[in-house]
Amino acid sequence: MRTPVPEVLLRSLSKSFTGTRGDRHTVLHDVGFTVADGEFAAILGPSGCGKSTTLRIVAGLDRADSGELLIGGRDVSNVPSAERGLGMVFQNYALFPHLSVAENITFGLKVRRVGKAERNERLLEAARQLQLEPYLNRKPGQLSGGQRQRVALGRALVGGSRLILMDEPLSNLDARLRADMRTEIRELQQRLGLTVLYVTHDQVEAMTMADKVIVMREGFVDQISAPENLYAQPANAHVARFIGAPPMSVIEVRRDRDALLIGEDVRIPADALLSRYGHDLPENLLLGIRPEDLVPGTAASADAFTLPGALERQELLGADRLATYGVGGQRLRVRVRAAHAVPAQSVLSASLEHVHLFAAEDSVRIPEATRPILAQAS
Ligand SMILES: Nc1ncnc2c1ncn2[C@@H]1O[C@H](COP(=O)(O)OP(=O)(O)OP(=O)(O)O)[C@@H](O)[C@H]1O
Repeated sequence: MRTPVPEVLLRSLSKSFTGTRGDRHTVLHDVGFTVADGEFAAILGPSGCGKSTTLRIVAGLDRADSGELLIGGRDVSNVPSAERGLGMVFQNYALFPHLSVAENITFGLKVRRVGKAERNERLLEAARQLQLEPYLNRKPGQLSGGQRQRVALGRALVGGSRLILMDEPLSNLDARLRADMRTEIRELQQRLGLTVLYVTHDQVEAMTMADKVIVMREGFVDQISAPENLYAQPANAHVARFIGAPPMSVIEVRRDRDALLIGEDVRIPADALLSRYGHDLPENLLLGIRPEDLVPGTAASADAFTLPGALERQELLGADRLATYGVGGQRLRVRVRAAHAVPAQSVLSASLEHVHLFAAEDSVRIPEATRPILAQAS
């Protein structure tokens, strides 16, 4: 069977800008990923990591210094933006305030000299899909933020493109509306079979909407993965510290034979944990546990990793309580139900499968051996 051609393919894209003092700084290093036909892919990362630059290159608003960019299997590096067959939605909507909703939606069609009858037909189709029919004669200033957002989407859809690029489209909306629009955009994407490349710094948006998340940091791609896997198996400690609310606690530990040392004084027997890995574990490690995977008290199961903690503070997050415990001068967070009291001094336990190890040197995740070493020996 032939593998389908990805709708969007980026390979080894690099980009640098010249600074005010004439110095070059590289903002994209070897960026590569694909977006399949009908897939919702989110580029996620902190401010300045290169998300918008990547999107602008795909859109044709900017050019990469090197690398390949294919849309629908065709090299589009030299194809102008308007001929790339894509629609765009930006944070500030870029609506014309003096034009009506209908005129805003059909503006691009008019520029492209699409006839009036066809313009109307496409307008009504987009308005129906986005439930904008009652507002077609209003001006953008007479609409709510969510409605304006839908007009911007309508303008992207009306051109007939099935590939839509979105750059932080929800960041101007309040929290409640943002949550509604997340669902709305995802439903629309699925209903119309759109291919979406979506830029956001908000992990909740990426995790709830996307089929695939591309995590970026300082111009590099850290991980490309389905949301569940990003959460369960972060590729490095940076992703681990970025994903989750609150994110994974990551502490520095040193391996000493069958034990782990935390700070100067804390020595934790860890043979059960370490036996899950090969014998060539580095000495300096980062150990990560998600707050929701760590509980105060000794776990009922023998299959657990335990360490002593001293309560430093706690906060109530509505349904849950978030406690910070100190161990060997570092901090681990514990998330329990609000009704749960957290003791001042406690053993903290996590099941072994929820303990993540990364190499301290490069932060990269250390994979577990396929089976525990002890089991392999038998
Ligand atoms: N035209 C430009 N000239 C010089 N530097 C630029 C230009 N455009 C972007 N940069 C720099 O490139 C880096 C990446 O910017 P980019 O806008 O892609 O980041 P981002 O991840 O989208 O951030 P944000 O979420 O804040 O929009 C930043 O350091 C930015 O200052």
